[in-house]
Amino acid sequence: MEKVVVVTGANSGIGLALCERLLSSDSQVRLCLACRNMERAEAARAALLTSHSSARVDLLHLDVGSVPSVLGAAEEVKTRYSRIDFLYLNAGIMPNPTVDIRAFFKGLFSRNVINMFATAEGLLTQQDQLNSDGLQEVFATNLFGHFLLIRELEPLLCQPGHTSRLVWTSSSNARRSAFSIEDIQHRRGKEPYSSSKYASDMLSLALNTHKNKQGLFSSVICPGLVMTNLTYGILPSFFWTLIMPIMWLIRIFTNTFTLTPYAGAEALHWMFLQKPESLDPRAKYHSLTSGLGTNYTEPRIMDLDDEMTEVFFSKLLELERAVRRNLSEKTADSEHYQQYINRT
Ligand SMILES: NC(=O)C1=CN([C@@H]2O[C@H](COP(=O)(O)OP(=O)(O)OC[C@H]3O[C@@H](n4cnc5c(N)ncnc54)[C@H](OP(=O)(O)O)[C@@H]3O)[C@@H](O)[C@H]2O)C=CC1
Ligand SMILES: CC(C)CCC[C@@H](C)[C@H]1CC[C@H]2C3=CC[C@H]4[C@H](C)C(=O)CC[C@]4(C)[C@H]3CC[C@]12C
Repeated sequence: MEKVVVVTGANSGIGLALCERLLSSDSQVRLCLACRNMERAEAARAALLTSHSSARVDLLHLDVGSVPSVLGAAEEVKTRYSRIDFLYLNAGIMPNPTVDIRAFFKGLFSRNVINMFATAEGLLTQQDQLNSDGLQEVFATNLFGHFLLIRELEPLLCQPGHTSRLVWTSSSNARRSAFSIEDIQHRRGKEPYSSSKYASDMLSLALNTHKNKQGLFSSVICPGLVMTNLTYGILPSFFWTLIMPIMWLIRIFTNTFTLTPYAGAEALHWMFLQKPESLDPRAKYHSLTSGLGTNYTEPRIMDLDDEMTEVFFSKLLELERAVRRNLSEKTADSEHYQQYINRT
């Protein structure tokens, strides 16, 4: 039977590598590439069809960082498909990153060096901004847009007698100390990326608590450190060229340096092959690469607090109501405006 797989942020990096791997391993897959830039989406589709000429690859316009776009895309999905088997919540951004060079060199000569390379703890900050919906951009893109998409697609995701799966591309950079339940959008801090990824870990757990009975299962993965547009954006390109041999050397000593999008997509692809009942809702599944270059997936228990997770879930539902109210007021305003224009 055909398996409908929707992937957000599918036009490059880990998302595109996942699509390639899914098509190579299962001829029943019907892919839907959900992307904000249709030119790049077309290019990704063309690349996939070059190696899999008979594959079914659909495109969907989705800017996950914009509420109206998410609502429009969800409507489109509901007209196209009767159910969704897998929804990969993969699109993500890390805008205006800064590396703390002093902390890097300090960490380099400390016992924490492996952990520093694996998680970038204490190394990275970002500058966030408000988007057109009045939300913090990183929170809106990495988390809230995906949450709204899930909420909108519940009729396709929660069907009697059928199991649907959500897979979040989280990160080992997700840290509880970067997240504040009083400031879920991370308006005041300097680590919006880490905060948004920790938020996705909590949301996945909450979705399992609330939706497993309806046949919806959620998992989180970390792709490891992968060289993609996101990572290339962190340092000037000449710098990456300089340190690239060192990165490949480090790969021998730490299994979290997956480096290629193919290897980074390991856990995402592995998820596709697992029965949901066999997965631990409190674990993050890591793509890892051994010194000899073998890719594998390993679970690690996440640092989650049940009470905070539930409060966070309620806050998201509250924010969803506020955002919808705001949107309908805006629509009503523009209707009044249109009526006024028509009268004059
Ligand atoms: N690379 C790494 O080392 C790691 C990456 N990750 C996560 O992996 C995921 C994929 O990133 P990666 O492949 O590395 O980087 P890429 O930048 O290659 O991929 C990110 C994808 O997300 C898309 N995207 C960004 N913003 C939006 C938006 N508003 N609406 C729709 N799509 C959007 C991008 O589209 P466009 O081309 O239009 O920008 C792109 O297709 C992210 O969630 C990232 O946080 C996690 C841990 C490590
Ligand atoms: C100052 C230079 C000499 C060297 C700087 C190296 C850093 C730019 C990188 C070292 C560790 C890297 C990262 C680790 C974890 C990744 C995480 C899992 C993720 O989600 C996104 C990318 C990472 C934060 C990544 C980014 C580059 C490093 C900080």
